[in-house]
Amino acid sequence: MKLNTKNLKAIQDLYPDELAHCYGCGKMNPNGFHLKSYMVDNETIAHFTPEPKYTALPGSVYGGLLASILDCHGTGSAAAFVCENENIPLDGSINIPIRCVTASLKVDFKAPTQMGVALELKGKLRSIEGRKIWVDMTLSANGTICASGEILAIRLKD
Ligand SMILES: CCCCC/C=C\C/C=C\C/C=C\C/C=C\CCCC(=O)SCCNC(=O)CCNC(=O)[C@H](O)C(C)(C)COP(=O)(O)OP(=O)(O)OC[C@H]1O[C@@H](n2cnc3c(N)ncnc32)[C@H](O)[C@@H]1OP(=O)(O)O
Repeated sequence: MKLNTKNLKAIQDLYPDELAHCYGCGKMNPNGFHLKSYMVDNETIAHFTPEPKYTALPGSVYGGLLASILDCHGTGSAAAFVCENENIPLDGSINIPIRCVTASLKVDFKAPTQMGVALELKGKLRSIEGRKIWVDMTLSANGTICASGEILAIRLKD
């Protein structure tokens, strides 16, 4: 599915500059992946097309790269779900005051991930308990779920 992002703001672009140097998703990191996740109808979605240098076996994507983008999609999703929970706008009118880091990340690799296509990552909120946010994720290529992930993200103190 092609996501029309014209009227949407990427969650990671709403982080304040001083918290936006992450290699996976920080807008302030010139060398990073710049993963961008969006909130659409109570789930988060991101697309990312790996460069061929991130090859595992010829034609398939290296699992460490997949874990990296799930990591950033997970922390971004966690921040966005907290914002929704607390009525903090995600429309770009403010930088969001919520930042989360990964305490735990589990990835199950279910099928080889085809190189050369846009991967689709989705995130759904499982629960929020105090500063702990659990998010369930999938990563698909051409409609096939190649990996699933679950993250425990911790909301940083102010
Ligand atoms: C990356 C820097 C991390 C340092 C954070 C400090 C400042 C950072 C400022 C800005 C960060 C900006 C950007 C981050 C960049 C990229 C994000 C992308 C994702 C990543 O690439 S990010 C890198 C990998 N990530 C880490 O580098 C984290 C290392 N770690 C820690 O910095 C601490 O460990 C922390 C902050 C996680 C918690 O520390 P804390 O002192 O704030 O809170 P505390 O320990 O009380 O945990 C609170 C509740 O979470 C439970 N809990 C904790 N860990 C658990 C686990 N593993 N399993 C099950 N439960 C767990 C406790 O049991 C408690 O539960 P309860 O409240 O029920 O008792």
